[in-house]
Amino acid sequence: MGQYCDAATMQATLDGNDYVPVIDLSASNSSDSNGAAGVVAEIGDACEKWGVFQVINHGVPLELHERFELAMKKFFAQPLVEKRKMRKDIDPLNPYDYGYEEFSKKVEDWKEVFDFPLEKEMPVSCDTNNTQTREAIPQWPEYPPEFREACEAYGREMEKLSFRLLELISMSLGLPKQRLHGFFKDHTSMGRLIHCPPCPTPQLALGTHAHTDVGALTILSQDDAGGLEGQRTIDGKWLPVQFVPNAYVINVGDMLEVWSNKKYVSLVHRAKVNSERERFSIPFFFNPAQYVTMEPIEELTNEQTPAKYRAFSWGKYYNSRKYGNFKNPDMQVLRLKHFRVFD
Ligand SMILES: O=C(O)CCC(=O)C(=O)O
Ligand SMILES: [Fe+2]
Repeated sequence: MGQYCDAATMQATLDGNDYVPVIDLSASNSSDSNGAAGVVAEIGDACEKWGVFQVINHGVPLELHERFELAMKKFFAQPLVEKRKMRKDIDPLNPYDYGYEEFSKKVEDWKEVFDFPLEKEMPVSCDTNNTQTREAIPQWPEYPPEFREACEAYGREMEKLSFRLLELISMSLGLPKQRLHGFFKDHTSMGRLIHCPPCPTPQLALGTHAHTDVGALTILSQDDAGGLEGQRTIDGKWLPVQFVPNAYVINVGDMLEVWSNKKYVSLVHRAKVNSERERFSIPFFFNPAQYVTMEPIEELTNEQTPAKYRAFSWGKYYNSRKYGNFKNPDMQVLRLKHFRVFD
């Protein structure tokens, strides 16, 4: 994940209160229950006030991460003609290949992406009302030869870390450790490799336009080119997510907002580009099973705090966000506000 560079040094001039919280996960493993309780409290605080935090000592082996990053860079360094062989729009139902991804924001981002699956099932249709699934048949590039294995190994580490974070987050909401696990039995998670080439007019473009992530949480690895920014929950202030070596950035996603009955709010975030250098970013989206019905967790609602969302289908929500893009302008893109209960 590289060393500090100018972008990070610039970020270091931020007011200390504007640093995205960095949480050391090693204490959550310890037999010392005070250590674990401390981590749970830090995570709860960060989810509530920020919607984003970074984790260090997360248990993902550094060599595995570095091997994966190298394979990604080799893939993106190929001529466009090679990468285009993997294009998404050859098969609109195959969500796991090379393309440029705007993910329902209906604008183009300054980037190229490669999506890789962890999910075993995928939608059978672009029709939002059809939430049936079929077995996912991912496409993998031939070059570099280690690419597939590196992505799969990384995906498995991300899955492990996601479940660990899910437990800590459940506890931070006062729920049993495994209360949210059932929603992820056949989870539809995926990884995304992002490459933003240097941009001649960075003031006119974004690597990723402002959006929230649809799933439960996102684990993102950014490089030292920086550029990632989040809108802090507590005051709506846009802040850079400072680069921390060997850390992962964790975003609260839409589904956590619903389950927590809006105690935690999905993070609005974006990424800037710059004219001097390329940037790489690797989000991993931890998504529930396609058939899950989304609604606030019963134990977190009562007469004083009634449910803030009506029940809806995750599969339908996901399909609309995945396929309601700028090539499908007539397709309705579902947002959380469509399910909000206003009093
Ligand atoms: O470009 C980035 O670093 C942000 C990526 C992102 O937020 C996403 O793909 O959902
Ligand atoms: Fe995102």
